[in-house]
Amino acid sequence: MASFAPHIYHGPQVTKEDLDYADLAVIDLSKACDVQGRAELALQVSEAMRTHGFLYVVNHGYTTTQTERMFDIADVPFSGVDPEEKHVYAGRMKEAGSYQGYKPRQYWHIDNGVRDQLEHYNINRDVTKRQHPEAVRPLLGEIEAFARHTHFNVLHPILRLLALGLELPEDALVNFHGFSAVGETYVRFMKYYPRSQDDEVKTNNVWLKGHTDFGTITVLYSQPVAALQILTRDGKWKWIKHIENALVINVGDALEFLSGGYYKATIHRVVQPPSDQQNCTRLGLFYFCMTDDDVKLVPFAESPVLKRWRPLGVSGEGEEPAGLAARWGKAEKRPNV
Ligand SMILES: O=C(O)CCC(=O)C(=O)O
Ligand SMILES: [Fe+2]
Repeated sequence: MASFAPHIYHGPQVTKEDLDYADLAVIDLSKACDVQGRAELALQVSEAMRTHGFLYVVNHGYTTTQTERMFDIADVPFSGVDPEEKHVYAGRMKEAGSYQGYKPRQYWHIDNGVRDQLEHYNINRDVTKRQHPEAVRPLLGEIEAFARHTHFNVLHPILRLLALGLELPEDALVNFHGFSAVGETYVRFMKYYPRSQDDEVKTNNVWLKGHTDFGTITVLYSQPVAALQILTRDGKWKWIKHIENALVINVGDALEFLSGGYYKATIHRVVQPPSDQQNCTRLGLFYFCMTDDDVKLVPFAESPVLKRWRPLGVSGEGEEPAGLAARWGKAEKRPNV
């Protein structure tokens, strides 16, 4: 059996460059434990998700050491598995739309004949759904615990705050995101590799094109290499700043549908890091959240907030066919921005 010698993840140094950062709200999730705290946080979350569509979460219950351990684990599918074995566990995103297994490097076209230089390894939160490379197998228990933590201690609390922001019963969105239900919510490990100067020029330094995520929310564990940018409402690209042991959470298309456009899926992209980080690989740790497969992606017509917001009607009827969540998740959606 493959062994995995634990080491503490020493990510690259935080950039010293003075970048134009987005000014995002920081949500202290430890305050969500009582009704009063949740009411206050719901106002902040709602405001953040209507303006930037992105926010930070701190005090989510994982220690820095636990997060570092997960970054160590996140690197294993890339540095601990040889190319032949990666091929065996390749995902079939384009054919089946399934986000499980490897997305190999150079899978997507970026611009002017240049292809991407990033790998994913995607694992459904039910880690037994597929087989995994030998080096990953001893880590599945920890990966599942990580999925559970993010699901119950991050996703569900945030969904409660988003539901409160619509003046809905607290569990209105939680009920659409069962951990054991049939659905696509998954863990993603991601690794970006530095590119040639020629590729940088031909793509105008874009590593991953502007897009919105297709799920309800995406949870990104903050890491030190600056490269993620969001497109603000006034049309400017702003950088996301690294905050140690924080999470960056954003709205995806499915939540935009469910809220009738009240919460906005924000376009974001990944670009070449600043000069003091340009030789670094960039490791990502994510939890991509979708509704259960049987959820109909129609707006909550009963939300008093939506009624007031759009008095002429968020009808909630006949707008999206049943099961769209499942099929939507199978579309490869990377608009050209
Ligand atoms: O690597 C990042 O920071 C963001 C990646 C991303 O937007 C995605 O995988 O959808
Ligand atoms: Fe994204």
